Amino acid sequence: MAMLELRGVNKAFGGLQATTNVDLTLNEGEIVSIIGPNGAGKSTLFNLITGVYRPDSGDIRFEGRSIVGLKPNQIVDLGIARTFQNLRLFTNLSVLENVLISQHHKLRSTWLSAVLRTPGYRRQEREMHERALQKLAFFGPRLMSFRLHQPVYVLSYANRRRTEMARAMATGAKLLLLDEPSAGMNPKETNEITGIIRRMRDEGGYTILLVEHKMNLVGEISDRVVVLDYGQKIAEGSYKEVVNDPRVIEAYLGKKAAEEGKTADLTDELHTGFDEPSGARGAPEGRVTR
Ligand SMILES: Nc1ncnc2c1ncn2[C@@H]1O[C@H](COP(=O)(O)OP(=O)(O)OP(=O)(O)O)[C@@H](O)[C@H]1O
Repeated sequence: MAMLELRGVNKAFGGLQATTNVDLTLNEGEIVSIIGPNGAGKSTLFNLITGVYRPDSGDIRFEGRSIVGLKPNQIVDLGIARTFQNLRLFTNLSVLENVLISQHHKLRSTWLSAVLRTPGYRRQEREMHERALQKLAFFGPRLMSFRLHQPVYVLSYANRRRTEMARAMATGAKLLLLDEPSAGMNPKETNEITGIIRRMRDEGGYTILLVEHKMNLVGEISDRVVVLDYGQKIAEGSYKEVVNDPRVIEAYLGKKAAEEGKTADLTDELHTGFDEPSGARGAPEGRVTR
């Protein structure tokens, strides 16, 4: 049975069809990347899976059960956690506190047991603390050193991203949705985060769906790559298959490039295509529903 399954998922905003009939399957232990030019619907898909948006039609199943209509916190409870393109951390709290807070939904206590600090309450606190450190340890001294107790507002952008990933892991999730995990990272840091994502799967046992613009990261770790364009899935396969797919080349580089048979490895050019400002291409015919 697939861990996550999307069938015919549609979502429109006013007259704009943000996702059209999207099918997606994710098996346990896979790392799958979603790529596509700006405005292709990648973040919308994450928002649909995590219950921020409800699909207009279609079904989303997690471990065999439909999660359509569940609230985001209920979806976290089932085992799906995410990071955000624009980070959502409590900047006045420390790295450790941010990761501890993400486990609060699991705390089984009453107001009285918290005030009295009963043995049961303290045991749960200890377990949460251990789990937080275990997840933060994936990032090594970047977060585990003196940084553990630093408020998030003093951290670099890259360290904030790492903290968000540790926070998602600590929720107790089995499936992690990572939205541009390497954004704001230099090539050395990107290389490092690529290795960490692989370890999250291999050692942490997580299944991972990621949206990413850096093609070297996508090529390096993806078992499968799904390409969206104007809300539709236009290709799916290995990294090599999709970057050589004429529909993908056309989506990024235009019809001319596709006709010229530019089917070599497009890593650099694809990356350039991603740097277009959001919405730069305008809406194609057929996407606007009214
Ligand atoms: N809440 C919203 N209200 C109206 N339109 C939206 C909303 N969210 C997304 N859209 C539109 O839906 C389309 C898909 O947006 P989405 O953010 O999912 O794309 P994306 O692939 O994540 O883009 P990027 O790579 O720039 O982050 C865009 O045209 C966007 O403007």
